[in-house]
Amino acid sequence: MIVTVTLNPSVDRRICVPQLALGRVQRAVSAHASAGGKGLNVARVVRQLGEEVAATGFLGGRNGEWIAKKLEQDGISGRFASIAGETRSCLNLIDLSDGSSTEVLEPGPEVTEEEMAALLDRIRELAAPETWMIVSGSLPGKCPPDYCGRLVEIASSRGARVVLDSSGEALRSGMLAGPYAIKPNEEEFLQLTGADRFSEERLAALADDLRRRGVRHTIVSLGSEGCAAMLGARLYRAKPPRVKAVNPVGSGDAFVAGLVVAWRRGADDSGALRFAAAVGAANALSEATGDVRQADIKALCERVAVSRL
Ligand SMILES: Nc1ncnc2c1ncn2[C@@H]1O[C@H](COP(=O)(O)OP(=O)(O)O)[C@@H](O)[C@H]1O
Ligand SMILES: O=P(O)(O)OC[C@H]1O[C@](O)(COP(=O)(O)O)[C@@H](O)[C@@H]1O
Repeated sequence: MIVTVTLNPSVDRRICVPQLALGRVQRAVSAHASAGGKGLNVARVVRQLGEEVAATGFLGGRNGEWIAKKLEQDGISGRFASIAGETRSCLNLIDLSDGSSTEVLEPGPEVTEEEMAALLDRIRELAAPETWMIVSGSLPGKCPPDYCGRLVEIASSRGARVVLDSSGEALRSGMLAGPYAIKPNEEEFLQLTGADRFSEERLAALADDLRRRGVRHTIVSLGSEGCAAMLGARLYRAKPPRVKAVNPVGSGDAFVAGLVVAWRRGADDSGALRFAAAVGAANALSEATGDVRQADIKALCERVAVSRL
């Protein structure tokens, strides 16, 4: 089973304006809402790729109810811990003049000790040797960063293969608990290593260190450049064809969904990276966040260049 963990879900609002002008009143051309926060984007793409998926995390208030309904419509099984606080919403402003996207991410609600304990119980129920557990996104409100580490540790100790896609202290704490794989993007990788630019040498050094702590694979996504990955001790690059992005938000989530689905189906290293890079690029081609079309994936897959370095 594939399970996604979204500690800080969000009602993602996507608003298109003809040309973004800060400090001015402007009228939107279109507005949409989707069930977001990284893990829920992953869950939706996993479902679109034809696999069963369960979603867990914290959910509360009106936004939480709205998200639960959306997930049900999309055939995603909700296994959330309820919270008293209100689930956040996040804004993605798309400037139609140049296609750029500006995101404003709310911090998210406070969660209590009892609510945190209830979610760890859910993780215990869901984590098993046949489980692929994807832990994505930020921590809500004042949730302590080491919570992510505790969660990864519980899931891993029950035999689940945990794939971690987070940032800042949550990534650091989760990473030290020895997940199966991590997938930072370039910015997160630079924060993690203190480097001022990406290099394969830095990636190899980080991955070697992490392998000693039990992290088998380290994959860095690099936007339109694709990704660099240390799968075990082997270094790869995968580069999708350049596409004209319509909305790149959620491409990292789509990439993770593709990677886990490919791994679960038994793909080899280059097959898994090829598929993940194509699914990430397919998301950038769709206006919706965390949304891919089979035809795009098929066409892109054939054009992803994978090399072993
Ligand atoms: N403009 C683009 N053209 C082609 N592929 C893209 C583009 N943007 C993203 N992708 C694909 O999506 C993956 C994840 O994108 P990235 O921007 O690195 O993630 P994140 O959303 O986490 O920042 C990339 O590895 C790549 O395969
Ligand atoms: O949990 P975080 O890190 O605050 O991120 C939340 C936001 O990230 C997104 O999932 C997009 O993430 P990516 O573009 O990195 O895949 C939005 O949909 C969401 O609102």
